[in-house]
Amino acid sequence: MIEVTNLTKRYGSHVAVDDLSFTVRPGVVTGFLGPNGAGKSTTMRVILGLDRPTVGRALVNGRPFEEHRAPLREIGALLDAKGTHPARSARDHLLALAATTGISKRRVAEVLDLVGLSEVADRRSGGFSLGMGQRLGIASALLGDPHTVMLDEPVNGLDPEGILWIRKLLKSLADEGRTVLVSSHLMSEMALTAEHFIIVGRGRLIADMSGSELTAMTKPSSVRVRSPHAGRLRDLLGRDATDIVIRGDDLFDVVGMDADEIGARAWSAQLQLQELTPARASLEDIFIGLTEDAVEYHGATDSTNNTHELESS
Ligand SMILES: Nc1ncnc2c1ncn2[C@@H]1O[C@H](COP(=O)(O)OP(=O)(O)OP(=O)(O)O)[C@@H](O)[C@H]1O
Repeated sequence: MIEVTNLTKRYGSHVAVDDLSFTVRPGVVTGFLGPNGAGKSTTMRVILGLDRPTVGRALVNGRPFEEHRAPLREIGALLDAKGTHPARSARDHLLALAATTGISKRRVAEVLDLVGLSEVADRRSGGFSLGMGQRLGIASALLGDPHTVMLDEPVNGLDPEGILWIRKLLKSLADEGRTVLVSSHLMSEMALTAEHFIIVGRGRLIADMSGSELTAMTKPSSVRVRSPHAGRLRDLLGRDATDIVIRGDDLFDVVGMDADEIGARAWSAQLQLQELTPARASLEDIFIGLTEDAVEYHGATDSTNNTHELESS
């Protein structure tokens, strides 16, 4: 379990984390979400005792990180995948880490196997691809068989196979009853990976809820209608629908009437339909809506295209 209470972190006059409180519970993958610069890494560094809070505190399994006698057995973390010595092999890197914390050589072989690096374990890690580096970072995090696992942007730069692998690994760790906190600014990826979400923007808490609670927050869904008789259909439906939004000559969205009802009315009026599609806000749309005002730097893309990433500068 991770408990963050009234955490504030200032760098000079800049407030990176602003009175943030949340609890990460075992058994589910918790996504830590927010645009670039929202304060996720800073919060994670405080949790790991790498940064001191200005105000507030962070506890790992009931205690500050530095008060644990064997911290690697409490929490395993991946903050910077490039944190290994490039001349060292993956195996030597893990053996050195294991030696300083009383972890067996057998466990090193186990985690190499778990992350799929056994075959390249004796190569210099400096020659590793980004994905292999991420796997090694995750192996280091899991070395102490910790009850709590915290990964900062683990899917950054990974190919689809690597992303799928991390997604499955996180789910299996949570299914074993571990506490799993994973940060990302890739909203679409988190929607697929996590069940619970802590969303931050400009250092502040925006939401702390499950995926279903987030979905329940959405506005009434609309139904997209395409018809060669769009004008007549709009007149017909407009009397009872909450709203009708024209999208094109033959295309419009209906709010406040479900697809069955629209279909039935079009049928009785003998008006042909070419499309009838209920639209529901995706988790990704909800994330983007919630964090819109907290994005420090907007890129040239907008949230209506398929760029599933909040842009920074
Ligand atoms: N050591 C530091 N000194 C000064 N400012 C910092 C420092 N570390 C972080 N910041 C600032 O604090 C804010 C939060 O940064 P942080 O890296 O925690 O955000 P993040 O949510 O992890 O972003 P990203 O997704 O880009 O990693 C940013 O505005 C950042 O510029």
